[in-house]
Amino acid sequence: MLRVALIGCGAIGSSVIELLKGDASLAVVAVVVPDEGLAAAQVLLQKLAPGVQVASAVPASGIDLVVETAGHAAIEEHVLPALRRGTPCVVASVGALSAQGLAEKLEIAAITGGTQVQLIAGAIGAIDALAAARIGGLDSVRYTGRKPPQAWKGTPADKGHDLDALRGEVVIFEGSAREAAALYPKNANVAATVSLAGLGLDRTQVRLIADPAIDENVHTVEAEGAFGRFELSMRNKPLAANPKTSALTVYSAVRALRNRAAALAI
Ligand SMILES: NC(=O)C1=CN([C@@H]2O[C@H](COP(=O)(O)OP(=O)(O)OC[C@H]3O[C@@H](n4cnc5c(N)ncnc54)[C@H](O)[C@@H]3O)[C@@H](O)[C@H]2O)C=CC1
Ligand SMILES: O=C([O-])CC(=O)C(=O)O
Repeated sequence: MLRVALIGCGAIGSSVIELLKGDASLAVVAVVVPDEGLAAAQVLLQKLAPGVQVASAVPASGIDLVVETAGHAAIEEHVLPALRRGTPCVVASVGALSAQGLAEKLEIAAITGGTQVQLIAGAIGAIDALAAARIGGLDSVRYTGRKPPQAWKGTPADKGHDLDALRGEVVIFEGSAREAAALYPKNANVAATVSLAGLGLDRTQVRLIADPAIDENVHTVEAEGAFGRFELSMRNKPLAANPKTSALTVYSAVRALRNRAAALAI
């Protein structure tokens, strides 16, 4: 039985706990939230998973696997120390790697601890195909993220647009994956994931769109290279608890955790 520490207990984290209930090979034994969130997390977990330890840091012992579902800041704060101690980590906030030097820090921490950090595909598919295609050489990779206006609330898109009054689609960002992930840390993790699997953070072209005509999070990837070309379009259902986040991200995290425990992984 793998003992899991979950960082973050919001829309993704609480759904992960629900899905892992009763799992014979994995158990969430600790949940890590910021100091100011401890009381609320304790109340939530009393209902959701009584007996789970709530803490403001990953326990230094008794943890076999860490999964981050918290946000960019949690990588420096919790993932790096866990890796240095030798605990393998699964990361959802892939956009954090848009910060200069953070990918290298993660690698060094994992090497120091003799372990591995896994970046999950999250809300996007075909990361396997893209990462394989990169080996033959990629010419261009374009990612478009299209979400309903409410998903862009609390982001820089608020400044230039009245999101409640949009009548048609608006391109709120066009640029590199690195800029997208830094400017939209809760909405452009997929942009970072696509770029890290493909052409890199600076050469991957990204467009982010607020579209009042949709109620799904629509992700499109167009890639071309020596392998040929593909176009992927995903229409993801958002989580009720957070319209920015697709439900698939939860399933992707659970898949990654189950694969860690499974004798046959897919
Ligand atoms: N790879 C992907 O496809 C996707 C990745 N994400 C990432 O997952 C993150 C979480 O998403 P949701 O659960 O929807 O957000 P949420 O806002 O519902 O929950 C975040 C949780 O993390 C906790 N938290 C925040 N900062 C923390 C820190 N420094 N240390 C420990 N806990 C912390 C909060 O208290 C809260 O419990 C997003 O911020 C985003 O970075 C989200 C969607 C897709
Ligand atoms: O969940 C999604 O649809 C994608 C998302 O928020 C992100 O890329 O950060």
